[in-house]
Amino acid sequence: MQIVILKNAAEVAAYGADIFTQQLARNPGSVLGLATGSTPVALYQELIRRNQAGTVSFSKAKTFNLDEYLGLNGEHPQSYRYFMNEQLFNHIDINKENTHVPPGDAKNPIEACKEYEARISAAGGIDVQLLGIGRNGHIGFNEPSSGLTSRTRVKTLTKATIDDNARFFAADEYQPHLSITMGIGTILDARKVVLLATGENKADAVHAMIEGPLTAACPASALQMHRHAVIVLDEGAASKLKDIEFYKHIEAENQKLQEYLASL
Ligand SMILES: N[C@@H]1[C@@H](O)[C@H](O)[C@@H](COP(=O)(O)O)O[C@@H]1O
Repeated sequence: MQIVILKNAAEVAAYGADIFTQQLARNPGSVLGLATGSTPVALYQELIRRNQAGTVSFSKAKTFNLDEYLGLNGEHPQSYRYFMNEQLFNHIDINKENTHVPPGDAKNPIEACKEYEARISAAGGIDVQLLGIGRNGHIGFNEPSSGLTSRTRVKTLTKATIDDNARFFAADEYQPHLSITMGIGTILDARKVVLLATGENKADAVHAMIEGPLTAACPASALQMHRHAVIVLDEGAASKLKDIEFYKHIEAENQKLQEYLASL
């Protein structure tokens, strides 16, 4: 795992935006894995700004989102399809037909999960997958106890996740308890994974993900098995890491190595 510790959420967003900008510069037809939640919003705003300034283009890109609430269609304001349109797709030069979010209104959700996997494969797999982390260590909607090699499937949400996400729903509004989510195995298949976490309320989950054992009790710990996982944290999210000075030292050495390689 590459662990990058930055001062604040704005720096985390800019760092994440740089990764996507560089990926699209290298390959304009990249397949991007995207995420919802409040954490990636600042990154999306930065990508919109860069797209409108002409420094990055999504015109040939394809996207696959991690997850969706089961029971909400894309017009529902709390659906993740709606979120992605509002927060990113409506403001950039992407062809909406190239954007994919699991269908929350699928008649047969089990078949829809298989189709989603098939679409990812047909696109050639995901080049860069963006992730947030839940306070209980979930990635996508892979809640604790999720199989570490799981594929896209229907998952039941924990009470903790339902409570955490209740802030997005009105008091009398129906809040789904089920989701369709890429599996942990699906996520691990991405060629690169970038997880962003900001704020002290993520510090326990971040500690478990990086310094705890590989365990289904903390689904994000599966990233310990990934060949190219970049964990981008602000000081708050990093505050419970035991070896924080070592991680900062490694990153400084890594920077020097990159500068040397660029000078060759
Ligand atoms: N399914 C999403 C996750 O993909 C996201 O990482 C998590 C954290 O969200 P936030 O960034 O708002 O803390 O929330 C939801 O449960």
